[in-house]
Amino acid sequence: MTSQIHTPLLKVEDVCVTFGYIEALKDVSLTVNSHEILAIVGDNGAGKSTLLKAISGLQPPDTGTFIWKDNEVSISSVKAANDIGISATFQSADFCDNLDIAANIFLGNELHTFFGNRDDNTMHIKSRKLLHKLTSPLSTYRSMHGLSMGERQTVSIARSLLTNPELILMDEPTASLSIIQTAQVLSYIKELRNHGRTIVLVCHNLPDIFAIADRIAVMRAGQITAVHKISETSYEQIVAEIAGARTVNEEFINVDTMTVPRKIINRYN
Ligand SMILES: Nc1ncnc2c1ncn2[C@@H]1O[C@H](COP(=O)(O)OP(=O)(O)OP(=O)(O)O)[C@@H](O)[C@H]1O
Repeated sequence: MTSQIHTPLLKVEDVCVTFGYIEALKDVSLTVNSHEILAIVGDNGAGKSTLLKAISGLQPPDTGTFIWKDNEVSISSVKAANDIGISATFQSADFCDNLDIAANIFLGNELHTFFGNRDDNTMHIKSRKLLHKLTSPLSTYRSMHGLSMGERQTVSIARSLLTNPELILMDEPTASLSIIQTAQVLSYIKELRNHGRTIVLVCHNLPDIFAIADRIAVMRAGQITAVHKISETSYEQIVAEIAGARTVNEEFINVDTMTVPRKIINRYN
């Protein structure tokens, strides 16, 4: 990490997204700093995915402003986001299982030769370079069919690098992965940050977040309710804030190794 970590890369200001009568995002403001891993946490339905979609151009906000490197920008589509330098990977990444990894990395962005044929050779070379950036040993000739969840996630991350983004948004990058696969994907994410990228990730797994993130933003009912440096907070504080406890000391109970506010336990009893 460098001193650049404190330079704002993207400022999200007063962003609102509604779906009919549902206010998914209510005046959300958040600063993303260069070269950081910023984790967004919150209970189901808190608005995390909608926030990522708004920044990625998938769900342009009803109102609000985006400031990219001190300039106001419009993120009205995925292409507009890509052109600025923002790319995203979502949990439900679409792949064609009958094609190989290189074809899937370039899906929708296929390269062509001077004569108009699909340029498989260059696509393989470039795909290999992208996977190499992640230190992944995957062969670009392997079919997507049969890849493990972790390998698919790796391809998804590689695909997000295609536009050479400065900011990469990741929705649940370690969901459904084994312990080993999770460790691998977390190490890829750190690798990206160490090479100057900025990562915003939505994740439910606090140990994963505490292992790699620099800061953590807590969402609740469509709003950002707290932002902390990881070094200045704790699991207990974050769990309490996700649950909406007023203080960290508000009635806790230990469930195995996890500390959970009693009112959450009561909800399920
Ligand atoms: N396309 C949509 N149409 C209608 N409502 C939506 C849509 N997308 C999201 N919502 C609603 O907006 C709110 C925020 O949803 P969002 O998916 O952003 O939450 P989340 O924090 O990512 O939740 P989870 O952790 O369960 O994925 C929820 O009430 C959700 O039902």
